[in-house]
Amino acid sequence: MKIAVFPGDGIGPEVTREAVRVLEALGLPGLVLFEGDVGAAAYRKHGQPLPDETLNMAREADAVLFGAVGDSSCDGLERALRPEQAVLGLRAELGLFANLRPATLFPGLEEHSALRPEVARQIDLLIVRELNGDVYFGDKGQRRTEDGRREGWDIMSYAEDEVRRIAHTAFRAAQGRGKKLTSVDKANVLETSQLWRDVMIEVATDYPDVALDHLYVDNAAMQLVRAPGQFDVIVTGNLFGDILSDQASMCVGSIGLLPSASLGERQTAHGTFGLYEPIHGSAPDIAGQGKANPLAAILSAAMMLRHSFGREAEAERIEAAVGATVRDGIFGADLGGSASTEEIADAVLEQL
Ligand SMILES: NC(=O)C1=CN([C@@H]2O[C@H](COP(=O)(O)OP(=O)(O)OC[C@H]3O[C@@H](n4cnc5c(N)ncnc54)[C@H](O)[C@@H]3O)[C@@H](O)[C@H]2O)C=CC1
Ligand SMILES: CC(C)CC(=O)C(=O)O
Ligand SMILES: [Mg+2]
Repeated sequence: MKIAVFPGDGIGPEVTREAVRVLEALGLPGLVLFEGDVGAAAYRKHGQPLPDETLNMAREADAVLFGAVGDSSCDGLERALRPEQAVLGLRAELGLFANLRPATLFPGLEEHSALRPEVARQIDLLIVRELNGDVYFGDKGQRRTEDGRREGWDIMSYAEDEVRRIAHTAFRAAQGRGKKLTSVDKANVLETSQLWRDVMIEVATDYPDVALDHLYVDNAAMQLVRAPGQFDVIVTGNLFGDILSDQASMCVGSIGLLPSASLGERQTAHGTFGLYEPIHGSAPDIAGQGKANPLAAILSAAMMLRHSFGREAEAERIEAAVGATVRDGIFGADLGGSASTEEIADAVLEQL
C-alpha cells in the first residue's frame, strides 16, 4: 500500500498530518508513506508548483493523499507557475476525471448547519463532479479588443465522451445509493450544457432503475438550501460542481467536514488509483493557528481506504470515529468550539 502524501500550502500540512496519524494508527500491513512537494511550497524549492519528481511519485503510488495548495504571494505569477496548477495538473496528468464529494449530516451537527435543523437533518447526498474538462481546462487568456479595451476569455467545452464517462460514474453511484440522479447544467443558455443534458439522457437508457432529472444550476443552488433532502446523487461539470460542493459543505456545518475522492480508470494491485483531498483550500486566513478542522482530511483518508484499497471495514472505522467525535461535541472554531486541529484528531484517535 504505497501512499504519496502531498501536504502543500497553508493549512494543507496541518490537516494532512492528522490524516496520516489516523492512517498510521490503523496498523495496516505494508503501509508505505512518502512525501512530495506541491504548490507554493514546491515553487519556492523547485521553481515549479508540480515538479516532475512529484508527478512521478504520484504515478508510482497506489493513491495520493493531498492537502491543499494556494498562496496569495504567488497571485502575480504567470498562471502556469501558480500553486493551483499543482492540483489541476495532477488531476489532468493522472486522468482523474471523477470527483466524488459526499455531504452527509453527522448527528450532532444539526444546530451547526447554516440551515434550520429540520432541513439540515435531511442531507445525505453525493456530488459527482467532472474534473478533467470544462472552462477550467479550456484555452484562456487576456487580449486587447480592436478598440483597445482589455478582455479576458476562457473557453468552456465538453466533448461527448467526457460527458458520457462521468455520466456512467454517476449512474453507477446512484445505483449503489437511492437510485436518483440529478444532472445540473445551464442548458437554457449554454451549448456546452445542452450537449451535457443530451448525453445524460442518452446514457440514462442503460440505467432504467435510476430516476434522472435535470436542474439549471441557479435553481440547483437554491434547492440545495431550500430542500436538500430531495437530492441523492448530483452530477455536474467542473465549475458548477466546485461551487455547489462548497455550498453543500455549509449545509452540513463547515467546509472543514467535506472529503473528496478523485478517480480515473487506472487500476493498481489494490483497487482504483485515486487522489484524496478535503474540498477546501489552503485557508491562509487561519493557517498556522491550529484552527483548521482536520475532519475533511481524515474522512478523505477513509475514502482512500474504501476506493483505492478495498478496505471498507477500516474506512467505516474512521467514519464512525469521526461521527463519535462530532457527537461528543469536540469542535474547532469553524463549528463554534475551541478544540485545536490536533485535539480534534486526538479525539478521533481515541474513538478509533
Ligand atoms: N484543492 C485545493 O488545493 C484548493 C485550493 N484553493 C486555494 O486556496 C486558497 C484559499 O482559497 P479560499 O477561497 O480562501 O478557500 P478556502 O477553502 O481555503 O477557505 C475558505 C474559508 O473557509 C475556511 N476553511 C477552509 N478550510 C477550513 C478548515 N479545514 N477548517 C476551518 N475552516 C476552514 C477558511 O478559513 C476560509 O475562511 C487560494 O489560493 C485558492 O486558490 C481553494 C480551493 C481548493
Ligand atoms: C484550484 C481549484 C480549482 C480547486 C478547487 O477549488 C476545488 O477543486 O475545489
Ligand atoms: Mg473548490
